[in-house]
Amino acid sequence: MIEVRHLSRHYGALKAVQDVSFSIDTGEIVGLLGHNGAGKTTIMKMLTGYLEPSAGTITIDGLDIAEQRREAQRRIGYLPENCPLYPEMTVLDSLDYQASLLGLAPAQRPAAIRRAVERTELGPKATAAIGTLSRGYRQRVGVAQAILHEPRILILDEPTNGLDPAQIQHMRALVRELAREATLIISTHILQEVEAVCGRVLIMRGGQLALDSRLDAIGRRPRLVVTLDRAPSEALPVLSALDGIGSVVTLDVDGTRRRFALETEDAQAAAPSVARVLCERGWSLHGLETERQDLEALFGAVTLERMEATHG
Ligand SMILES: Nc1ncnc2c1ncn2[C@@H]1O[C@H](COP(=O)(O)OP(=O)(O)OP(=O)(O)O)[C@@H](O)[C@H]1O
Repeated sequence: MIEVRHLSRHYGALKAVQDVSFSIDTGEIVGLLGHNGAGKTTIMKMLTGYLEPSAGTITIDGLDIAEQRREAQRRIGYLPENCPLYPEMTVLDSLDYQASLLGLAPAQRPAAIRRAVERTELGPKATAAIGTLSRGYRQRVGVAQAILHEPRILILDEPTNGLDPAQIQHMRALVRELAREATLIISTHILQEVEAVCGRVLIMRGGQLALDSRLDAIGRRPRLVVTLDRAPSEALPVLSALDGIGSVVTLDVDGTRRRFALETEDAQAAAPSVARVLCERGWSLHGLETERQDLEALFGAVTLERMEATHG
């Protein structure tokens, strides 16, 4: 269980993280999503006890990271962004070195290393020098290092960054496998990453938490999208007055055409009557479709809000 309360971190005048609160239950896989510079890495460094917050608290299984840092850190495995590794070391030597840094007793190390190598499928490269490995394998070494002490919480910063499609597939499979035994937080700016492996998403925007939602709650309510050659001032009152339609928003403009999104309980069921009413008014219907309010749409909306807030 991770509890984050009113967490902030400033770098001089820059507010990298501002008043962020969330809690994560045991066994969850949570995606921390946001554009570059949104504050993801800063949050992860604070969660892992490597960076002190300017304000706020973090507890890991009830341990306050400020007061019981070492004990809290023992429960956490961390794959930093661009995980630093010694290129001249072999995979096994690197894991042995990390095991010593983690404080594993010498007698425990061989079994811990064997298990980490098995789980990350590094066996064929165990005696290879890290400098000779592909980026995909180097990331696996980073993950193996992070799981040596069998942490109950794993924090992975951009685990698929720079990997090719086959390596990405492998890393996602590995993440799912790791999630069977640990709570996972994965930072990424790739939407598909979150959709592929996470059950919940936290979207960061300019240092603030813009959205905290389960993925199955996103997309539960599809919208009906209507394309018309009418101005919003003319279309909005008519669309809003339609039976069974809640709020209506203007999405975008393409020449003289505009797309409007209609909130409704059942978009598919509402489509025929919406088409009929609009045709009866003599309006040309250039498009009528149901749109899943998926993560991409949501992320776009959150980003747009930020741009509107920034640019007035
Ligand atoms: N040590 C530092 N000193 C000054 N500013 C920093 C420092 N580390 C991060 N920042 C700034 O804080 C903000 C948040 O950075 P952070 O690395 O947490 O974002 P991020 O969401 O992880 O981005 P990315 O996806 O690019 O890694 C950025 O504006 C960044 O430039």
